[in-house]
Amino acid sequence: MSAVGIIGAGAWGTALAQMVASDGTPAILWAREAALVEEINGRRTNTTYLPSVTIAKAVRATCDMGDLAGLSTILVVCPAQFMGGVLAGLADAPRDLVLCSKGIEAGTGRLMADVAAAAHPSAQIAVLSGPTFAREVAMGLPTAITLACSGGEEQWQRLSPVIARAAFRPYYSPDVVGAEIGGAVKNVLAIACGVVEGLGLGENARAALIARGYAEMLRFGVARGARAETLSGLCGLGDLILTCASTASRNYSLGKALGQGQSAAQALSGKSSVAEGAHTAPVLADLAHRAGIAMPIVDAVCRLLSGEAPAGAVVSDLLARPLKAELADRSEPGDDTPAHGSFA
Ligand SMILES: NC(=O)C1=CN([C@@H]2O[C@H](COP(=O)(O)OP(=O)(O)OC[C@H]3O[C@@H](n4cnc5c(N)ncnc54)[C@H](O)[C@@H]3O)[C@@H](O)[C@H]2O)C=CC1
Ligand SMILES: O=C(CO)COP(=O)(O)O
Repeated sequence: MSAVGIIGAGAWGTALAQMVASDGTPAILWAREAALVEEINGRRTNTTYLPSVTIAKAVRATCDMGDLAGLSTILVVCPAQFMGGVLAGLADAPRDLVLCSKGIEAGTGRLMADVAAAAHPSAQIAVLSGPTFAREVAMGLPTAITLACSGGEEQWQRLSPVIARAAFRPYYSPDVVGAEIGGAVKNVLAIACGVVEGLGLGENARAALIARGYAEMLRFGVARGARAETLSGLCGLGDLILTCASTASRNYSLGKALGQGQSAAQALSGKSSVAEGAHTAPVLADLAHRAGIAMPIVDAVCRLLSGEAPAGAVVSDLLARPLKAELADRSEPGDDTPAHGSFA
């Protein structure tokens, strides 16, 4: 069995290594923290990022990216803002780089596939994204996920056996942009849904936010070339449903703390884990404004994160917006994008 490389030993990288190793395939897990490498190889635990999981023997951790040289497939699982820097440390490009991070690069507005292609133009890019809490995957619970392949069906034929396991089921998509936008936008919307819980606004309000947030995801995604069907699948709506309803989501938990009156700095202080939505929200809002795409929920999350207004005021402003048609947002002030599909 050919070994698979995984870059990033946070919760998701560790869970993916565990998934890869679940049929005995060797998984080489690169971590930036030397102490974590020792812990994984010695005690078979990752108490910082994925506590209470016993890591399979077929997972070998390393601090040396040189150990990934010659591998055909590498999964990249560092936080989105570090993707460019981390990939610069990878000397040899593999045939397939599978991107598992969810976010948009601040400062440049690049999606992860663009970041990775710039770092390793010879690698073929795929995006693995969907409703996948790391702990459940590490426990071997049934999970389905989108595997979007820039190399189309040929890449899918090559990669799907490397990634599929009995309880881990990838579904093919040719739509890399759609898979990326679904994962990046849902993190921001999960913060908004957490705010609803933090403020005690009720289940109706949360359902409304999910549906209207999904309309924002569609508007932005379709304007950027994503297919609406991709966004209605695992990597869009599927992930939105998962992370907009559970404090197991770091983004949802951040939103809940904001709704309860904490500042973003307070809610994030001392945390070793990443809440990607906090980094994606400002760059996403900026991209949307420049393109004339209305994303009022994303804007509201930005105002909250920056401390511009307290949660109660942000929600009042959302509720005070002019009444409008549900099925087409062409009447949105500043939205001159064409309507795509009945919900857009
Ligand atoms: N945890 C989950 O359930 C899932 C996470 N993801 C995505 O996977 C990506 C990684 O998230 P997690 O594994 O959950 O991370 P985590 O929150 O468990 O751990 C933080 C990670 O950031 C790394 N890090 C911190 N500072 C760094 C630096 N300066 N340079 C490079 N790396 C640095 C740490 O080494 C660690 O790997 C994110 O984009 C997240 O959205 C996707 C699906 C599920
Ligand atoms: O992306 C995830 C599950 O699909 C994990 O969500 P959080 O990063 O909000 O914990």
